[in-house]
Amino acid sequence: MSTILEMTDVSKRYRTAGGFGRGRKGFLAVDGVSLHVERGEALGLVGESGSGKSTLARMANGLVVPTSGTVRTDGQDIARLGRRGLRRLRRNVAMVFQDPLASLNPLQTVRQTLENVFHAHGETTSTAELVALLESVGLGADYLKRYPHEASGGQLQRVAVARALALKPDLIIADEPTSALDVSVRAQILNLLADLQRDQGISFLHVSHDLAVIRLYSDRVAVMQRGRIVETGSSEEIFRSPQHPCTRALVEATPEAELPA
Ligand SMILES: Nc1ncnc2c1ncn2[C@@H]1O[C@H](COP(=O)(O)OP(=O)(O)OP(=O)(O)O)[C@@H](O)[C@H]1O
Repeated sequence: MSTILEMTDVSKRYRTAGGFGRGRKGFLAVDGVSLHVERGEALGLVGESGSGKSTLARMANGLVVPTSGTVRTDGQDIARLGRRGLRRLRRNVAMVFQDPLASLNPLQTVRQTLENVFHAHGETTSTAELVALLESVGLGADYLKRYPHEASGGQLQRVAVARALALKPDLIIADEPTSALDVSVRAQILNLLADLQRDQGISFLHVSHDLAVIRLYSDRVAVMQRGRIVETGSSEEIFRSPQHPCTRALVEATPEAELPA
């Protein structure tokens, strides 16, 4: 296996003034974190609200610039990438966000949304390719002409996943991809992501505050608390013998029915 994402001693200090815990030096949202994701692996990042998960995930694809530390994708330091390198990064590392309605342009049809991804990278596409893309996320060709308000939350999240898949990324960063969805469709989206990992060999960094979701879906789990990773292990280990009090609290907060037998 080769390493697709490697973050070494990465920190992020937000320079905002005022507010609890925010002194003149700003607020340290991520504090010296190191993690790696191997090719074909799904790493789950779990932790309470405000622990720095989204900040860390956004540093992994250059949306947030670290205050210190190094982020490498496929062995390349993203701080040293030129314009072409950054383009390649955007192709290789795609994101799926929490709220599909907010992440899709309400004035564009699904066809336009998908075509834009290709055009942004100087590529053309065909209807057959777009239909195949939709089919890979379980949607029919008729969705091409729909606007976001003409689809359900689960269907829109499938469109967002199709958009992420368009350029055949090596890594998808999914930041709470199911928390805005009805419970009934959450499992469908998680199964879709698991299928993509298995069938297409895509790596995932999957962020969630919900350990039950992470467990269903990740090979390894990293637990964050107050900007630091306090425990890592296989999903199995984390559930069977959580070591850190924060991990134990997360396991205890997981409903019995969702724990492994
Ligand atoms: N742009 C920003 N400017 C200032 N502070 C920020 C910014 N973004 C996040 N923060 C703060 O950094 C901390 C970590 O936020 P982050 O969103 O990374 O955590 P999280 O674990 O993803 O939380 P949640 O699960 O609630 O989304 C929080 O205290 C948050 O208020």
